[in-house]
Amino acid sequence: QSISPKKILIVYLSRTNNTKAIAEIIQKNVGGTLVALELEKPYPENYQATVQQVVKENETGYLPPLKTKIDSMQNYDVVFVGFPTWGMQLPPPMKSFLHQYNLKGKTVIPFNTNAGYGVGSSFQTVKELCPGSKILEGFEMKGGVERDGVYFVIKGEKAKEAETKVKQWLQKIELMKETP
Ligand SMILES: Cc1cc2nc3c(=O)[nH]c(=O)nc-3n(C[C@H](O)[C@H](O)[C@H](O)COP(=O)(O)O)c2cc1C
Repeated sequence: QSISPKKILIVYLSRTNNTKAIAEIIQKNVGGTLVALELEKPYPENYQATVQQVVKENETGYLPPLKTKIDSMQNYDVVFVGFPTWGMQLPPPMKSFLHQYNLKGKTVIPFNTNAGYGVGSSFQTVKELCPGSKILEGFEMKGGVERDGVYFVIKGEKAKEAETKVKQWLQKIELMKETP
């Protein structure tokens, strides 16, 4: 594929850096601009407090305001969106992002890490929030299990495994910079 890296945006939400590690592997292989989603008001440090806050936000449909601003969204043709699974759903900050920016006409590609329970409804919600976009097959793998005190795991052998899996996926969706 010959998509200019200038036209690729990689936006990710990450609390304990697992999804960030996947975002970095993607950038290494396809290029593009890497952007971390940050909130005006960050979630609590405490895991249980965060879980509770997210449950409430999901119930009420609250969209937390983003500190991150994307300049010139019109310049991007491909937008990777990365996030952990939270409460088996798309995390509220990514809902905010997809509500705030119109990705109509662009290719949108989700990627995810989770505690082993999968993506839940998150990929489906990305589809629903990007009605005018072309959505490609997403990527998911097991990351941390914050509930059990397991934080960043995409290092050592697991980082190699992640790199192999991400590359296979990028080839499958035909986004690798060059096919080997
Ligand atoms: C508030 C919250 C809710 C979570 N809910 C789920 C869940 O429903 N299912 C799951 O598999 N993992 C869940 N997790 C675990 C994360 O998805 C997992 O640790 C992921 O790798 C974290 O990514 P990060 O390091 O990029 O933040 C949750 C984590 C947090 C902080």
